[in-house]
Amino acid sequence: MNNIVTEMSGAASVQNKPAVNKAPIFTAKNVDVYYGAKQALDKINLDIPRNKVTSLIGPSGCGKSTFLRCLNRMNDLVDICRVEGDIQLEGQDIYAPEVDVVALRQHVGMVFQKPNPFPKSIYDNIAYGPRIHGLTSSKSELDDIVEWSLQRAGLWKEVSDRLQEPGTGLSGGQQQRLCIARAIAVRPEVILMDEPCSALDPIATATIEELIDELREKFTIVIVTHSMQQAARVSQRTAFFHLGNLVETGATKTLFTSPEDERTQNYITGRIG
Ligand SMILES: Nc1ncnc2c1ncn2[C@@H]1O[C@H](COP(=O)(O)OP(=O)(O)OP(=O)(O)O)[C@@H](O)[C@H]1O
Repeated sequence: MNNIVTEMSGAASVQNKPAVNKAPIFTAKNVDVYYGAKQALDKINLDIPRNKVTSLIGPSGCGKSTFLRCLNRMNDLVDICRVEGDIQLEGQDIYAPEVDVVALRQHVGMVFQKPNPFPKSIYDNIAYGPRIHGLTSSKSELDDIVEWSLQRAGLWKEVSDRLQEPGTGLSGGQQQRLCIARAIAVRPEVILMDEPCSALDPIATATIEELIDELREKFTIVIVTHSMQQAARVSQRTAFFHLGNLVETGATKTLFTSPEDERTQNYITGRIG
């Protein structure tokens, strides 16, 4: 990986990725998170495998989003939030004081629950990140990134003839794909998705789920979802959280068919949550 301590070119990092690298992209060890005096996560140990989709599931308030937000230091934006323990991205401590958080968030992008396009044109929504990170040196390179990102997000055909129109004029599902295109435009290695389909109808949800499956060829995805069906459809690994604890993690199929812990069993059969 390019160094998150210094300036880097994300474009190279994806293209130069070795064909097979079995080491986890993220390792989290003994992660505790507090909001003021209240502890939200307790000694979380979780590896995130690369080029796979990992789902974080569990009842409301169990800490899924809190853990997700630890992975690109979004919790830094919450004054009362304190993160302890060790989280490494490609072997680098992302909480080390010398880490450039802007560079970290280029490597670890995020897609939110509600589509949140900038009040700008479709083109500028995508071009914004590459411009501020200095990833291109010419207009034609920027045009290529915009097209590549929209292609990968499965939106190009629908918007190629109206790139100068506002992103906010698209449908909800299209807006979410625009946000995914915006996230991948800066060539992150990891994309964090916090309930990306919860504001979408079933057809738009199915489109995003197909997209997630395609994206894992190039990116690692961590998704928080309330839907066990969605976790089963899109992810290869699943982690089950309960009351701030990571109860169980494993291959999605195994976790849903033969969970080891009674709390997981109760959750997947609808007895808790
Ligand atoms: N900004 C905040 N300030 C104070 N407490 C917070 C904050 N964000 C989350 N919490 C608390 O931390 C705990 C975990 O919340 P979190 O949002 O991570 O859970 P979650 O599993 O993602 O829930 P949900 O599925 O409802 O989104 C909850 O008790 C919540 O109230």
